[in-house]
Amino acid sequence: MKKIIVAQNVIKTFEEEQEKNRVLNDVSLFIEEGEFVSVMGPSGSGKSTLLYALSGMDRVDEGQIYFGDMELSKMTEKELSRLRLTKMGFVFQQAAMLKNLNLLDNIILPSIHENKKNAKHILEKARSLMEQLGIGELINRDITKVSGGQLQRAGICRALLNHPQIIFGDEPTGALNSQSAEEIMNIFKIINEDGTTIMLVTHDAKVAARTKRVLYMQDGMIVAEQKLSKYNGKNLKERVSAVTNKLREIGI
Ligand SMILES: Nc1ncnc2c1ncn2[C@@H]1O[C@H](COP(=O)(O)OP(=O)(O)OP(=O)(O)O)[C@@H](O)[C@H]1O
Repeated sequence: MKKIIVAQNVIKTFEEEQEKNRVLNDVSLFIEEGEFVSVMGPSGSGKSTLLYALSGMDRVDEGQIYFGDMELSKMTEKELSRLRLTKMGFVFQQAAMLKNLNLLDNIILPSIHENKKNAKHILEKARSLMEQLGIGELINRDITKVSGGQLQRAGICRALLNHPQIIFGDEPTGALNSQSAEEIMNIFKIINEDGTTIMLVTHDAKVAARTKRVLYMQDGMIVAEQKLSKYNGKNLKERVSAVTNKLREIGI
């Protein structure tokens, strides 16, 4: 399988009050096209920093990160921003939305801003995605009048609008109740089965257990990885146990 992301010996240090904090400490990894990967680890282990580095949202101090054959450190901010908009989708814990726009306008805004000529096509695609994700009836809804789960579905529609090659999710279910979280994970499963690569950052074993490969992070390092058996809708408990056992085994 072709690799979509390769990171080699990545180091990232933050400096605060003259103290150096090495948050990514020689991280090497790859993600293959079509994979569904999660990164698990305790708070502060560097998961979000890794996601920002791999997606070119933040620069690293040492090492190389490739998206396909492009090395991120050789790209300008403008090129990186275009790469993110055209090839990547992002889902965060809480979808950042503008309160004075309805749900549909919030979904299409970034894409229309970038590609005004294609407004009609973008609008049609957004409506169809909203239907598929079960929020078709909320097109004109004020964003203050939807649930957390519905807002997150809208965030996923926005992330999917440009048909990205990869979706990055940073605790995408972190603000949801367990039923909405499960529904969102079901949506990610379908998106992945449609061919989109997904990388999620989480500290929730239940979320990691829905992915196919888990990378475990501790103190800025990938300390273990685990491939999970095929998810068949019934073996979640078994997979959660596999993840929690692994956490115990590596002592995090
Ligand atoms: N912009 C920044 N400036 C200074 N320090 C930072 C910055 N971003 C992150 N850090 C530090 O880097 C470390 C790792 O943070 P990061 O957010 O990557 O961890 P995490 O594993 O995602 O944690 P959580 O699960 O709590 O979100 C923490 O010690 C954090 O304080």
